[in-house]
Amino acid sequence: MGIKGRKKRERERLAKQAEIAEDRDGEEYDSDDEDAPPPFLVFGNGPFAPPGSAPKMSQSQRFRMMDESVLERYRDDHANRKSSHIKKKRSRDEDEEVDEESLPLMHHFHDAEELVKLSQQQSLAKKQDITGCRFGHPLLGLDERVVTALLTEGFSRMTRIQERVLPLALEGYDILGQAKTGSGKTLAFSIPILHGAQTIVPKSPKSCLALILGPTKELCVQIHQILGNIAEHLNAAARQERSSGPLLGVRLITGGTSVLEERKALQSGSAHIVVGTPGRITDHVRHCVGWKLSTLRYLVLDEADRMLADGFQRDLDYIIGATPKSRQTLLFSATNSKSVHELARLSLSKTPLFIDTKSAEPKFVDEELANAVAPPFRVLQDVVDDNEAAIDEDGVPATSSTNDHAGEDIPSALHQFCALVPVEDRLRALYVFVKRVARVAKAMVFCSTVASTTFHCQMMGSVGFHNEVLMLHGQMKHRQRLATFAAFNEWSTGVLFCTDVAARGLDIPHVSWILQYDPPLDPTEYVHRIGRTARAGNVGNSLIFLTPEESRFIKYLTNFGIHMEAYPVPEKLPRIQEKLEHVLQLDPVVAKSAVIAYRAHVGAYLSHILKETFDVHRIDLDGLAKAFALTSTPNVSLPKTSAEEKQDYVKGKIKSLNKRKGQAIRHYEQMKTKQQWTDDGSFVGMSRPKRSLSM
Ligand SMILES: Nc1ncnc2c1ncn2[C@@H]1O[C@H](COP(=O)(O)OP(=O)(O)OP(=O)(O)O)[C@@H](O)[C@H]1O
Repeated sequence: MGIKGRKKRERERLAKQAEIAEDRDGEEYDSDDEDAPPPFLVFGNGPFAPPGSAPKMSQSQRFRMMDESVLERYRDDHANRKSSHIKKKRSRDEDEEVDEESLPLMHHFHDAEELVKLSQQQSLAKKQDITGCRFGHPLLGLDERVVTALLTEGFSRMTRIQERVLPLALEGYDILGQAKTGSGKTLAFSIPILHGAQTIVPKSPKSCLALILGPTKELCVQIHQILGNIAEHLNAAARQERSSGPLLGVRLITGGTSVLEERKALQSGSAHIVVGTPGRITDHVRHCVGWKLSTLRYLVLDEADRMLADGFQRDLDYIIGATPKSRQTLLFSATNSKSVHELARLSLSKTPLFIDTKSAEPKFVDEELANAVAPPFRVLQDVVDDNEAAIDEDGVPATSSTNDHAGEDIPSALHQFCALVPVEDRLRALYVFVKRVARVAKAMVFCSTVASTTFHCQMMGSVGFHNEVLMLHGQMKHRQRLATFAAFNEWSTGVLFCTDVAARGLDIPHVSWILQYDPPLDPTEYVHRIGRTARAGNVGNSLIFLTPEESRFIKYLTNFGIHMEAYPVPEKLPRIQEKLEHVLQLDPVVAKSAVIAYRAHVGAYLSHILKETFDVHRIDLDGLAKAFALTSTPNVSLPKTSAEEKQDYVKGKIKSLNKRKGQAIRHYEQMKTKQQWTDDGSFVGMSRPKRSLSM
């Protein structure tokens, strides 16, 4: 197909998708939201190039166009099959329908009625959750302009963590804050900064007063957006009050954009609040002449443990070193881990307080540290020591019962399920999930690798969910990542395939399902992944797929207070394996992705920290190949088991002994003196061995 043909097809598809979008608007459970923007288009002209942009095709578009033509070929291919094939297919389709009708999965994937009930529950839960003081409470002493701006943004009352943090943060304490996912931590650290800015900016209009660090671009974009929106109201009010004077500037620094542009903005002094990722900020601290952190008043480290786990320790050390000791530091995370406490010890200076929503009152960080027995998160040395060393009688890695806090960080309106799916059925089970959820709800599917994310998104796109799936991972280009994130935010239904890059802090509206298709690395990551739903008092569901061989991970999570209901796995999944395999035959791009994802899956398994639970030697590799729609099992080199290693050692020893024995015999044969006798039997002497003979 030529480029013109593609463009024509693209235009047709655009029109079709616009129709679908209209239909979908009617189906939304939040249907009274008339202002809701139409769902983004995924492929072709999808989020990577919003509608109306230049027709130039990006690589991803081309790929998706190819997908479209692949689908067409796929359809033609099926249409041209002999009648017997068609009959067979029909009966198979009927089977499929019957199977799916009887799927218990359906019971959990909401239908329209359920969704109405759900939204009622949601508003009730929300009311119960946000019942704190008003932001305008006189005892809080929050700047009135900030209160008004918050009200304009729709925030009138505080959440529990805000109620606890704000009075102390406004007094200038250093704070280590911890609260459930989606409980409003972003405003808890943003409001003190906005309050302080009201007096600091007019006095020092050219200085940077706050630096907020987050682990991912998406999280920084989100924080920047929240602060930016409130700052806009503040600036509008300031313009009305006085005709001149400095306005509050909030600047995003995350890489992927022009360094020079960023430098100019920082040097101009108009960036009073800077939000960024540690890598890029370090770069500017080092090289941006004229931008100094010596005037900094507030330093915020959001999801600090993730920043440490991602290898930003040195950057963080450097940035903290460049800030003045007099700064106020606010450190936040949804999970309470040892690495956060370590960072707290290093970065918090002024009488640091530990504030969470469980304790009766704030504690001093040192006191909290003394009580904290580190859960085995992230710091690999600890993981090995704590997890693998302590195995209970069922062979499940155990934890100290005083430590297992992770479960307490889960919102109560979040329903957690676990499904045991045999390895060879995983892809079909995923298909069922996507089919049931993609057009009625919003879901995120977490995969452990970029390759797995890519393959599963491509595969689901190829089997009919072109308009319902998106992917997000760290190897995408900056622009693509941000566009995808923005698009999924806008969607009312659909599925986002993602890596753990989307696990932290992201506040994507209306996500009602989280599927952990690949297992998380540890309970912390589990909690953060599922925390993308049931936010701010809403209800949500999470589901994790495990194979029966991995089932003791459930018990392991139980040790951390994470309890899941068993998810009824359908006895018969739709018979679509052949259809899935056919996609690979027709589309070399997906076929290549499948092999890469298969190998990456084995690699992820190999590097999983719970080696006993995720034992690479227990994987049924042929079954796993089926889970990637592969008809033959790709080669992978696995490390040897200890038994195999022992066997190899013994074999090697025997081999080398035999070799040496052979050499000795040969040597003896060559060197031995031979007696020589005459025919009549008389001895005539000894022959000497020839020196030239080699041994
Ligand atoms: N006072 C409030 N009133 C109403 N809604 C609020 C309030 N504070 C926060 N929210 C809403 O709650 C949601 C979650 O907030 P936020 O993203 O800050 O949570 P979080 O605790 O940082 O989550 P995570 O741990 O996942 O990063 C957002 O949609 C936000 O708009």
